[in-house]
Amino acid sequence: MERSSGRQIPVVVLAGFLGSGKTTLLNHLLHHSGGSRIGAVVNDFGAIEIDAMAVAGALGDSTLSLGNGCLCCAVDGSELDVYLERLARPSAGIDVIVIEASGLAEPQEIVRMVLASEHPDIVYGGLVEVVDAAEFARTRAGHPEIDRHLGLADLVVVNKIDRAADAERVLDVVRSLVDRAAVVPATHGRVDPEFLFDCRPGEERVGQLSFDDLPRHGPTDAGANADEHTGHLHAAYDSLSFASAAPLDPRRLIRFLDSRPEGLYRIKGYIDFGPYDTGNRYAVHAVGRFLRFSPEAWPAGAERLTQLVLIGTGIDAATLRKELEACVADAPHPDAPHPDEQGMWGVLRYVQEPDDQRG
Ligand SMILES: Nc1nc2c(ncn2[C@@H]2O[C@H](COP(=O)(O)OP(=O)(O)OP(=O)(O)O)[C@@H](O)[C@H]2O)c(=O)[nH]1
Repeated sequence: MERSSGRQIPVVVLAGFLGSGKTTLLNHLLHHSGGSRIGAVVNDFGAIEIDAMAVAGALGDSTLSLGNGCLCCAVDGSELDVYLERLARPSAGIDVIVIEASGLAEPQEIVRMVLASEHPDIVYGGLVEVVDAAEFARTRAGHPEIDRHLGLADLVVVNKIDRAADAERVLDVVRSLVDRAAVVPATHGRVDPEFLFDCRPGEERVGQLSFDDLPRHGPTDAGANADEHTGHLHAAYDSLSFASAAPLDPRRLIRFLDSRPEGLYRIKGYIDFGPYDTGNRYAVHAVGRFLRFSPEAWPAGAERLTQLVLIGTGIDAATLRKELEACVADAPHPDAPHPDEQGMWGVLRYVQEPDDQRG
């Protein structure tokens, strides 16, 4: 058992449905931490760790990735404990830890794991739920569990206010669902970090969840059966990871994306369009029917790869994989002319002005 260094490091759990803006919010915090050093644990649902790649400083030692599957499905919290221990080492100099849960995680399971941590310097720092204001009604209709998640939160960030047709109504509904949480509207996850770092228990914060308050949901007891996860959000979802060393053809990819099946709710990753843009990779995000590409310079030394994670319900992974394979560009003929400019037009329709993205 670790000896206490006498410091208290709050661990904040950042949860919210697929694509609601958790990674965007985490990046905002990392850039606006006001001198606090934030350690991040990122839990990806898919086998390729797209979120970890998207988090600023992912290559540093203060961001750890717990990939491939919901953390809430771990039978006990020992894996998480190892990560928390690494971040809580005095030499890491970390003041606060944020765990970004996968978009399909059961937040109370992760809260429970943090509360169960035996590390003497770790204290539970609260549950932050991110809501996509533009998709809220649809998400709730499909996933009534969301109401329960909001009821457990200490802070709800109602994000994507810029895209919500009826933001006030969404805020009212969220307020009616929370128990004790503060409800904060936001765009691109821009919230005052103080909101999060203040969510600390152990300082008589009224209403903070305690271990006993948490409804039992799923197996965290040793020996429990994995089938008990059927009530979890992710039970109905499948994910597919796709990687290609050969560049994708932009026209083929747009055709694929424009005809993507209804159940394919979330796509995220990075695309290499090879000769169509040799300087940039294209981050892609689809959330519901929303689609966005963001060109960004290839990081120095990065392998030129396309890496995608697709998450959906009722999707046919084998067919989607074949369709993606068909998006790979044909090997160029040595005498082939330079790629035509128009090839990228379909992609550029979905590129947002950088001004709108600034966090
Ligand atoms: N218009 C708009 N887009 C946003 C906002 N916040 C995030 N986005 C975009 O929404 C998409 C998903 O954001 P992420 O931060 O990756 O969402 P996430 O919750 O981490 O996604 P998962 O890990 O897949 O659950 C990205 O394209 C973001 O740029 C916002 O306030 N407004």
